[in-house]
Amino acid sequence: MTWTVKEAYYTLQGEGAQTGRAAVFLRFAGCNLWSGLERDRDKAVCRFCDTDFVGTNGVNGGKFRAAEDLAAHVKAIWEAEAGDEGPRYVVCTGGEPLLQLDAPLIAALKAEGFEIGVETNGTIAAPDGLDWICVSPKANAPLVQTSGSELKLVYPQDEAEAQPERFSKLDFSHFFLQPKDDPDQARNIQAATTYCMKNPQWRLSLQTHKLIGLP
Ligand SMILES: C[S@@+](CC[C@H](N)C(=O)[O-])C[C@H]1O[C@@H](n2cnc3c(N)ncnc32)[C@H](O)[C@@H]1O
Ligand SMILES: Nc1nc2[nH]cc(C(=O)O)c2c(=O)[nH]1
Ligand code: SF4
Ligand SMILES: [Mg+2]
Repeated sequence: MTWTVKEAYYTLQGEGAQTGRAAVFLRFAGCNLWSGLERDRDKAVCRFCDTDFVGTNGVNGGKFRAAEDLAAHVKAIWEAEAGDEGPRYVVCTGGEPLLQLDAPLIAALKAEGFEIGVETNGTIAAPDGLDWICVSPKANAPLVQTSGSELKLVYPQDEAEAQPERFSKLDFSHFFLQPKDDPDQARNIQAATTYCMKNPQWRLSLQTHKLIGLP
């Protein structure tokens, strides 16, 4: 297995129940719901993506042929900013991280002392050994991973199958609506706010890193 990493950097988790927690974001290249090329966006399954996950040209990006090498890379990024302080936390994202995050890499990250979080679209079953699973379902994509720590739904999505009611009985500890960042963002925030106030099981997840200029 070769792991293809778009970028990796130290920041604060901006979304969901772990908002504000320091973490290394490990962004894998590639996704199963969009090529990542703008010319393909209109015909992709997932069309609202806010992320460039193509290639290896981001900060600390590259190809890694050994799990231990990638784990050492993540550890070096942590230690450059936080030294020996912990708890060490890595958030695996992308792109779709579950295309690449496997048992050897999980073991190697754990051996470096990391808690491991993942941000996934839920179309691929999560491997064992993860400490935090955030599932963000997408309309027109199969939902395979139906349990986890938090379900974070980008809102609104027009399709009937992507309404919050479809997910509210699933086996998650936290339920979030995250306003879609697009040209209608102000309206999307209002709609998500209204929904959460009418349906208190759901909480609002703002993308706080974008508010304060963090990556
Ligand atoms: C870029 S995705 C990568 C992880 C995975 N592919 C997924 O979709 O969950 C990270 C998070 O950003 C969310 N997201 C993507 N585009 C967004 C947008 N335009 N507005 C709000 N959230 C967005 C996703 O739903 C997901 O929760
Ligand atoms: N700070 C920060 N928090 C995030 N939470 C989820 C993100 C993602 O793109 O997966 C993200 C991100 O890109 N940056
Ligand atoms: S599934 Fe995630 S990474 Fe893939 S296109 Fe959608 S938001 Fe972006
Ligand atoms: Mg992001």
